[in-house]
Amino acid sequence: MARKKIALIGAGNIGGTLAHLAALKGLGDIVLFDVVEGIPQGKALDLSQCGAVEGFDAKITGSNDYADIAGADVIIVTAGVARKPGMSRDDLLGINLKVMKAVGEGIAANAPDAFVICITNPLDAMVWALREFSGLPHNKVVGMAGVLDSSRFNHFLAEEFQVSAKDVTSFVLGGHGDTMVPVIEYSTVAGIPVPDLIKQGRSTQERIDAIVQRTRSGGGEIVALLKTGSAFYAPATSAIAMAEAYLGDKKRLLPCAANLTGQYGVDNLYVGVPVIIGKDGVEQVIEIELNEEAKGNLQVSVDAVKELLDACKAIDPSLA
Ligand SMILES: NC(=O)C1=CN([C@@H]2O[C@H](COP(=O)(O)OP(=O)(O)OC[C@H]3O[C@@H](n4cnc5c(N)ncnc54)[C@H](O)[C@@H]3O)[C@@H](O)[C@H]2O)C=CC1
Ligand SMILES: O=C([O-])CC(=O)C(=O)O
Repeated sequence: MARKKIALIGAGNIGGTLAHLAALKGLGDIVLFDVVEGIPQGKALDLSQCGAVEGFDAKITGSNDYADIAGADVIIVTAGVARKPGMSRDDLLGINLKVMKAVGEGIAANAPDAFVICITNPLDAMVWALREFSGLPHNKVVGMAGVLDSSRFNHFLAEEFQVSAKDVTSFVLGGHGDTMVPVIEYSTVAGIPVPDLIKQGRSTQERIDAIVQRTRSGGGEIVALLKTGSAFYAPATSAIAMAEAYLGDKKRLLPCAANLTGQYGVDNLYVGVPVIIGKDGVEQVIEIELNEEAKGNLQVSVDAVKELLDACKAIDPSLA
């Protein structure tokens, strides 16, 4: 059987980490693409030289030519710019929208059958725009944010309850911004709902509320520490989990930015919801019962994403 091909558009911090993880996990041969000459080639050579130590034999190449992504099974897009302290993700919209146009056209022309995972921020607007520019089916274009945000929430909850993060599950829904919606009612430690753990006196509502807030500003906390860019290890790990779900037809139920067609009362917009990922890409959007507070919070988040889509349409009328 032919090896799978993984194309990474953007060979920066996340792109390089994605390539490393994909090679270590044996997902397939890897093409790192970037507009900057030398960066993808240099990273590809460096990563290839891990193979003899790690025992992997993936072919890793760097390129500045979209023709080299031809036939890719999975494409992960991180092309664009990351924020610096003092900026919001939304401040990246103007510059990254132009990047999404180039990337969408490159994918459409060279790898229209790929499963495309977008990471570039502001995520919900960029994945929507990338889908529009590429013209690929909606089920084959998905955004990564919820896996990362839930993983952050799980990490903080694991610290709070002093348990392994492996035993914590949660859903963070909505847009990947300050309005994201960590849902406490669906957060558990080995199946025990967090509200029950609060009742047992293992934490307090105030402490959990502070964790929700820390999760919401989890990206900004790292930006403030790094000063030169944003998080990249956990974002890369999260996207690789989504790629593995597709390549292995795993039917994983993950929170991802998916196109909604009426679910949650939302139409024609990408936002974070639980989805099943398998060989057909986003195979199902799962609707979960939300209490009134979570419903209201999700609506606020959806409205924030809508505003970003309007901003995209104002910048590029071809999207209107
Ligand atoms: N969705 C999420 O949860 C997360 C999203 N992000 C976002 O991911 C993006 C990438 O982050 P990093 O890898 O840290 O940034 P980075 O700056 O290290 O890498 C971005 C790369 O994109 C390249 N690039 C720029 N324009 C391009 C184009 N037209 N075509 C191809 N490549 C192009 C740059 O040369 C650079 O190598 C940012 O927008 C960041 O905000 C970051 C973390 C989490
Ligand atoms: O905060 C940022 O700019 C990067 C990001 O989306 C995250 O780490 O969640």
